[in-house]
Amino acid sequence: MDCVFIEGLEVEAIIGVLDWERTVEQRLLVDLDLGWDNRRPATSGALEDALDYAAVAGVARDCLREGRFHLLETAAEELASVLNERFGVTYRRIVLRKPGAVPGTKSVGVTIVRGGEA
Ligand SMILES: Nc1nc2c(c(=O)[nH]1)N=C([C@H](O)[C@@H](O)CO)CN2
Repeated sequence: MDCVFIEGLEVEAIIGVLDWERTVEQRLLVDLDLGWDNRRPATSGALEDALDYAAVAGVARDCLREGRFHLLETAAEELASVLNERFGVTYRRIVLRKPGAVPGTKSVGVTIVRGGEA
């Protein structure tokens, strides 16, 4: 299966379950692997046939900022739904990292995989 990917998208968002986390934006790092048949855009050379990673990055950022989610799990599920609705992507591997959330770690977070092959 072909994919279009985004690695290390930085998003500042309200995210977390603790009281202080509802008042201060924190940094999320987002990795996306999105199933897409890249043969058509390869042949046509047309961006319209491609999964535009710039457009995906914008939608992902808006989703995570506007959601003001409590759990990373909720954020990841909502992002998976939005990416399916907006771009018709079926296979979605989403990694959300919250750097520095737990002392002594580089980052913590969740991974979800939804859908089958493109
Ligand atoms: N599996 C999860 N565990 C925790 C989350 C989360 O979103 N998913 N969130 C928190 C707090 O918000 C954390 O960032 C600070 O302690 C704790 N555990």
